Amino acid sequence: MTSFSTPDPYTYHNGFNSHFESESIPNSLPVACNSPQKPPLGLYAEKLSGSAFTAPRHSNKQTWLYRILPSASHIPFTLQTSTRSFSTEKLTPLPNQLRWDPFDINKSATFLTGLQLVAGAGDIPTKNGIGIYIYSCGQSMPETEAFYSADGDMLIVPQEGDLDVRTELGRIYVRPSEILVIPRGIRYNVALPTGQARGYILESFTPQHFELPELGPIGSNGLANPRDFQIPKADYVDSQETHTVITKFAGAFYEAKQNHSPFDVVSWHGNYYPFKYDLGRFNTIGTISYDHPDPSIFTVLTVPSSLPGTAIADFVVFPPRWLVGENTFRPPWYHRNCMSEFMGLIKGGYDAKASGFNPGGASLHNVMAGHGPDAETAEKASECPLNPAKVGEGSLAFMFESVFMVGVTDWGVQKCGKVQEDYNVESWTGVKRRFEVPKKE
Ligand SMILES: O=C(O)Cc1cc(O)ccc1O
Ligand SMILES: [Fe+2]
Repeated sequence: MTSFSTPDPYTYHNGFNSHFESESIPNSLPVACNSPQKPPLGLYAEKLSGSAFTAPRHSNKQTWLYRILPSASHIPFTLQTSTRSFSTEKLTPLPNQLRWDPFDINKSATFLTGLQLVAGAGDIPTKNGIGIYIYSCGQSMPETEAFYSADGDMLIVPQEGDLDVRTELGRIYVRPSEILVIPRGIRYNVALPTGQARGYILESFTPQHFELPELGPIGSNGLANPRDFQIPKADYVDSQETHTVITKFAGAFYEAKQNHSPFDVVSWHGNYYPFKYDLGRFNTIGTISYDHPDPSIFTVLTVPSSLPGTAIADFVVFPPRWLVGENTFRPPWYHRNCMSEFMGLIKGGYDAKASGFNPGGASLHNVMAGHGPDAETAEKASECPLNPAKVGEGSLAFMFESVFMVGVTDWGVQKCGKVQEDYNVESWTGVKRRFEVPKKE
């Protein structure tokens, strides 16, 4: 478990994918029916579907909300005047390895106004693809503002600063080393209790959601365990002030006014909800004999595609761990992957890179881009004694790995001003030749 410097002020329900009942006022949930003629306390029943009505039971997701007014009670949405658009139409897929210095923190922005699309793939209206974002901000969102993405489920990875998140289903507090998943459609507001904040977001545009990976021969425990996922408890706001609901809809931003709080859900029951997870609880598994295993052993959550074993996106972490492999080149091998690999660093360093990959920065190794340890790391790892060694102490790197060829935005290549022009040259052109043809007798 991570030891955090700020305490979490909230309590949670525990258990990935479980059905929960949550009441902020006792007896505010109807018993044995979802939509009675008169729900308790004069509330309105509203169903929030996270899957098609007819999805198989194991993947069917929905939550019944009991709220002061239905979400439909608002003035129509209008396109926001800012020209910001996060559609995937203008992305440029690049074959070169890319690396970014830590992204600047936009202190005058909120979580929402400071959001930037770096890379992505696919097509939002047909629900196919991913978006990769950086958020950076120094201001809390106004209390009367709520955001939801109609485009997909967002996995938020804080790198700096805590986020105090009010969601329709209750409040969640997340700190660097924890992650937060907000499924499609759920409204939320982000306050910054510790000041400026920065982090990464992976959005999946698919109808599939983030799931725990199969454990196969690992057995019934290991990696991220279901009980460690924390779900907010119902907590409502009763206000008749004017509120603004902002949506990202097919990459464009729209807003609508309403005279009630979007957070007026008094109670709920179901299995479609936001959740958080402390990455320090990850049960890391590795070799105890030889060779470097595939990084799939570090998968926290996966969004499966319809092709078995092939992810729309995996969220993978590289926690502190013991390396004991005998006769083994211990860092990641040199490789080319049919999947794309976007990496970020929450803290510390990463064992495949001696320098240049820093907290708050990122790298992208696209489909079939050759990569692996930089020259210095490779040299050391080929020569060092193979005693048991702890790597990654105080560090936390992660990867969004995707079946998609990922394109980069103008902001990602140009405007952010953080691309390291000589990443490739500095990392790998110094890798030494070692080849020796055997001498003829
Ligand atoms: O490229 C990377 O650094 C990520 C990675 C790590 C690892 O241990 C094996 C394969 C892999 O792509
Ligand atoms: Fe890799």
